[in-house]
Amino acid sequence: MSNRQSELEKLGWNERLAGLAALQKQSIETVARVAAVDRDQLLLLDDKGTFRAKLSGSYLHHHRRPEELPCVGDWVCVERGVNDDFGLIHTMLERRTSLCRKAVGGVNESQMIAANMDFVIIVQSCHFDFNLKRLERYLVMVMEGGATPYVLLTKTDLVEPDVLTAQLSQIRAAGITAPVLPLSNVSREGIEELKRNLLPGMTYCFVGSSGVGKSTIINELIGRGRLETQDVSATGEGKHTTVRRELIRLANGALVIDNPGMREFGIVAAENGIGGSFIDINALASGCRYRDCSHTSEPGCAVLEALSAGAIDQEHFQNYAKLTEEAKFYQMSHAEKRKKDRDFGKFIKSVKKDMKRD
Ligand SMILES: Nc1nc2c(ncn2[C@@H]2O[C@H](COP(=O)(O)OP(=O)(O)OP(=O)(O)O)[C@@H](O)[C@H]2O)c(=O)[nH]1
Ligand SMILES: [Zn+2]
Repeated sequence: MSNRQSELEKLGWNERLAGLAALQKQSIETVARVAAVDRDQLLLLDDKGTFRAKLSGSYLHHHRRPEELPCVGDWVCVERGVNDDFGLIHTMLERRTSLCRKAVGGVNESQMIAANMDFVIIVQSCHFDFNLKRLERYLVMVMEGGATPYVLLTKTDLVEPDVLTAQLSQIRAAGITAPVLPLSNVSREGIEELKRNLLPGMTYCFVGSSGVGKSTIINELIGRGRLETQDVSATGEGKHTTVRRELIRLANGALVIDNPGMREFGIVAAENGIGGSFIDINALASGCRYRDCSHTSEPGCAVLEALSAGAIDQEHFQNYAKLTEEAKFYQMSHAEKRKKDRDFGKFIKSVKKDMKRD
């Protein structure tokens, strides 16, 4: 095994990616992982460290949808000039997993947040922030993107033990089977267990509301004072802007994606992801008379029967119904969404005309 290969494996490189690169006729010499993105500038990471790159004109020409652009965690094939400071990205290797959100301000477009993570660590504080519905939404989003969810309930030092116990039983009662770890940065409950659970070569992405303690946890994992989060600063006459690295390798070899832009995190749900956190409802659904039962009014619907018998929780079911609706919307093609917008535009125009006539 070449030295470069073993070094890349420490960044998450594997046989699947090697196969994809080979299919594109790209040598291992060209591959690198995206450590951060800052507008049109990408910070890449390979066995020799970080370097800057841009997308080639041809790549931009052929990939116009936002989700086709590389994000932190992606693997790309890049051409590096001899003394040229920017690498040129020609190819992005297909993602195994991803995490996306609604674009800020955009209605239909989704935006990639991170790619190729093995686990997404959903962080909620058990003090004020705890919200079962939001947790379910995060779980749906994570599973839709193909990664494995892991839940942290932080700030356990601020609540009485019975509050935490009640939250944990609410989580289980909702059919959520993901691991849940109570943690406190103050009492240090759960910190060592979290560290033990982070495996070398695996990529972890942290998500959660602002203020729940993500940065504190990540700083703890990095170990304060280490240089790993150091910015790659400007060189020469300030030709480059500073790009803060978001993909960090911990001392134990685990890779962590720390996302600064999580504040406007929207939830993009899709049907595939629903299975995981609504196992109970899905299991019942297999007993419905019709295979495509929508569990709204059909005869022989096992889900509605369970609901009226009180075997499933009303609120849990409503959550399921809402997410299924959202999933349908996000699965509509772009054209369908455009048509919907156009029809709405026409409708507005006709209403205006009618108003003038009166
Ligand atoms: N009591 C208590 N406070 C905590 C704990 N963890 C973090 N905090 C405090 O909560 C505040 C927010 O913590 P951060 O780590 O900045 O939270 P964050 O999730 O990174 O927030 P953003 O950076 O805004 O996304 C800080 O004042 C921390 O000191 C904890 O376990 N217990
Ligand atoms: Zn049904």
